[in-house]
Amino acid sequence: MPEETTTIDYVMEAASGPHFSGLRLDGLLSSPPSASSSSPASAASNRADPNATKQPFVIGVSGGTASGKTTVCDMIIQQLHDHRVVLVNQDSFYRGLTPEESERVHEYNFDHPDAFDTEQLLECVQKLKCGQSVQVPIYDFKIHRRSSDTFRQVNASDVIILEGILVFHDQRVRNLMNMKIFVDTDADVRLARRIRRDTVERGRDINSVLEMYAKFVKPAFDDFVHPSKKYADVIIPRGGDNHVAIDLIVQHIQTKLGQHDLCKIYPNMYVIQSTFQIRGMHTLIRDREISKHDFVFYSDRLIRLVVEHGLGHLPFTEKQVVTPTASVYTGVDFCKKLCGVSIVRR
Ligand SMILES: Nc1ncnc2c1ncn2[C@@H]1O[C@H](COP(=O)(O)OP(=O)(O)O)[C@@H](O)[C@H]1O
Ligand SMILES: Nc1ccn([C@@H]2O[C@H](COP(=O)(O)O)[C@@H](O)[C@H]2O)c(=O)n1
Repeated sequence: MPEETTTIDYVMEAASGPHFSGLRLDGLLSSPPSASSSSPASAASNRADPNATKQPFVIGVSGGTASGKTTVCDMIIQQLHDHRVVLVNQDSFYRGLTPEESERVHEYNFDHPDAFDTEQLLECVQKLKCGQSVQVPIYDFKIHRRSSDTFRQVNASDVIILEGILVFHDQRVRNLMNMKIFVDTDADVRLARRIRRDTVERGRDINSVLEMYAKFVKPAFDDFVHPSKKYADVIIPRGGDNHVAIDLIVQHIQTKLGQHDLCKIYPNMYVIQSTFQIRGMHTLIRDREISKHDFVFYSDRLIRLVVEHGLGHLPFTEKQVVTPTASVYTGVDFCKKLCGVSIVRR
């Protein structure tokens, strides 16, 4: 077999093993929705069951307007960079307005549950849960309308985050979630942020923001958003400022994703800490457009990283050396009679 093919096989094998971005979690992500997901029985079912079908972990993130939902989601996504995570915004499913509604847009209540096409949202999350890709509409807050011809393609993932003011309102949507988070930020802080955001990013003037807030946003918060807080598994006070809460949530998600379970099954397994550089190289070698030269180059770099990490786990003995400045340095030396075996699978 030509040497090049051997390298490719080896890299692909390494990439589908425990190395992060190629981590195969088949059978580990089948936890049922949150009503039972924290029970010992479901914890047991999260362990490697070869017959279980892989299902993404669905997280709902709700809270009042400008509470920091998107910010919290971004922080969770950043910390889960070892996994495939997608964010779906409920805002994308705002209904289009009729010509009459458009003419009197200031009288339209965008904070009422009926403002959303919940059937379409439901279908979208159900498909993602089954591992299918979906086309998510793109909503423009400036013109109160979806783009008619462009969509965002959202692919199957390990984690789906569904974010929006009313994602806990409909029971069918709630039932799809494995974990529900409510971002709880004081109303005055939210109003201040909303004024700034809507004037800077959404093309509004202060008067219209305040008018809309008093007429629709606050009443709808009291009638629909706040009552849905009771469905939350976790409430995060102060949103994105609450790093402790976000760390704990990420830890929980990682446990549910089975990373720790893998280490329990193979106690001597060491999982290399992923970085964006490593993830970038994994992306490159998976790209069908990559040149042969680059494939070999980045594969070799990844292999080298594995070998270097492996060397760090070999047995050593203490060794003292004398430096050129005649001081004694106490270091280590690899044990004698070590034998490295490179296993190549065809
Ligand atoms: N902890 C924070 N401190 C300061 N500004 C924040 C904080 N969290 C969010 N913001 C700002 O407030 C606005 C709304 O935040 P965002 O996360 O988009 O809220 P939501 O998704 O709930 O509407 C944004 O302009 C964001 O930059
Ligand atoms: N055309 C629209 C549609 C919705 N809104 C407001 O957006 C808020 C929800 O988005 P957040 O990012 O704040 O969660 C909601 O309170 C609507 O009032 C809008 O201003 N214009």
